[in-house]
This record gives sequence, C-alpha cells and structure tokens, in this order.
Amino acid sequence: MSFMDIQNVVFTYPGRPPVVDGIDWQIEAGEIHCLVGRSGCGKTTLLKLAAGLLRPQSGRILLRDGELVSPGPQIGFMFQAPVLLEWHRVIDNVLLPVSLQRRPDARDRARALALLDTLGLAAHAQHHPRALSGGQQSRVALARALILDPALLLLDEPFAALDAITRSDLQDDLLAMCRQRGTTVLFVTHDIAEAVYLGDRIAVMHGGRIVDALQVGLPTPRTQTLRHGVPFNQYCARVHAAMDQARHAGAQTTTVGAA
Ligand SMILES: Nc1ncnc2c1ncn2[C@@H]1O[C@H](COP(=O)(O)OP(=O)(O)OP(=O)(O)O)[C@@H](O)[C@H]1O
Repeated sequence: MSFMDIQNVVFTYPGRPPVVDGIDWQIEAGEIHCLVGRSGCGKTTLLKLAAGLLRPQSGRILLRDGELVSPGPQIGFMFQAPVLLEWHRVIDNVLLPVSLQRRPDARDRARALALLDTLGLAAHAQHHPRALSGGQQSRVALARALILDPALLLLDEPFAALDAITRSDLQDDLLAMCRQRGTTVLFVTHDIAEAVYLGDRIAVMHGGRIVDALQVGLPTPRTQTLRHGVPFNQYCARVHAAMDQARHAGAQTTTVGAA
C-alpha cells in the first residue's frame, strides 16, 4: 500500500466549478513529489485536501494505515511566508507544535536546538524573528515543521519569496533533512527547476486535473552542479512542454502518463 493514496478526489468551493476535478495520485514512503502548475490551477487546494484540512466532496485520501487523512502530528506544514510569532524567541517558534500539545521539556528543547544547529541557526536560538533575514526565518519555519518528526511534510511554495542563492541552499537543507529522516514530501511550486531539482516525481496540474506526470531519474543525492547538465534541462523542458500543452488544449487530458 502507498504511503498516501489520493483516489478520484473532487473538491468544489461553493458556487464554483470544481477546483480539484478527479485526481488520482499515489506517493510512496520516503519519496519527494512536486506539484507544479500555473496560478489558480488548484495546487494549494489539493495540498489542503492532502492535509485533511478540507474534505473532498467525492473520492478519498488514505494514509498508509488505510485511515482517511486527518490533521495531526504525523503531518508537518510549511507555507510561502514563514509565519513566525514575532513575540516568541526563535527556539519557542520551533517548539510551537509541541507547545500546542503539552509543555516542552528538556528533551524537546535539545531537539529544537539540534535542528537549529543543523540549519546553521544555533547562535540565533534566543533571538526574536525580526532579527533574522528572510532565509533564516524560512529555516526556522522548516525546523518548526520538522520538530514533531512528521512522516509527511506538505510544503506550499515555501521558498518562493527568497533570492535564488538562499533558495538553493534551503532546497539542499530540505533534501538532506528529509532523506535522513525518511520523510515523505509533497511540495507545491511554480518553479519548474525547483520541482526537477527536488522531486523524485513531478505532477503537472492544470484546471484541477493532473495532466502529466514524470519520474525524475537524476542521481541522488542531488547537487547544484546537476542544474548545468543536459538531463536536468531536458526534464525542465519536458515539464514546460506539458504545461504549455495543457494550456493550449484547455486541459482536455485526464490521463496520467509516466516517463
Ligand atoms: N476559500 C476559497 N473560496 C472560493 N474559491 C477559492 C478559495 N480558495 C481558492 N479558491 C479558488 O480556487 C482556485 C484554485 O485555488 P488554489 O489556491 O488551490 O490554486 P493554486 O494553484 O494554489 O494557485 P497559486 O499558485 O496562485 O497559489 C482559484 O480559482 C481560487 O480563486
């Protein structure tokens, strides 16, 4: 059984046509899947469905135990803006998911510090978020998403607001931490190169449907030099072409093809 099994899911906001229009998708444990598509095609809505924050009108989303997905400590989130609590120190922001359940103890604090250390932020643990750069704040948000060691991490364009160099550093941090922990990831992005760099598999979404899918056969662990190679650019061109084709075809295709 797959880690996550999305079965023929349809979701409609009131008074609108379906925003997610019959999606089937499976994610195996420990894989990183990227969802790419133009603005408004339904990516965030699908991510919220995968988190159990929205319920589909039809179809269902199962986790590996066969249970319907629901929000809980097994799922971590990270959004486009880091959304840190300004009045809390960095370490307390990282510990927030623990604090929502119980009072953090010494082990929790040690864990939070270890995460901050891995992300190069140990020296900032006692600072407030306003003293940190945008990239550092995003790292705090990543540490917070990982503090409960979630089996599934859902990320909605978490690095979109960062400059290119900081973004590529954070992509490497994310890959290293998720590979080490075996975290399964669903990552939403507009950025095709980001999807190719991070993804084991990419789903191209258009008009509420998955119109193409490809397996990314680049070597792991990924290194930034891959970006200059021919295979990397071929994958990017393939995703570009799928997005263009969907736009021109008006998303008539519902078939999911594998590379
Ligand atoms: N709460 C809501 N109520 C009504 N319509 C909504 C709501 N949230 C999103 N929509 C609509 O659903 C469609 C898909 O939105 P969604 O946020 O899932 O797209 P997206 O692909 O993530 O877009 P972006 O890349 O711009 O974030 C859009 O047309 C949007 O206007």
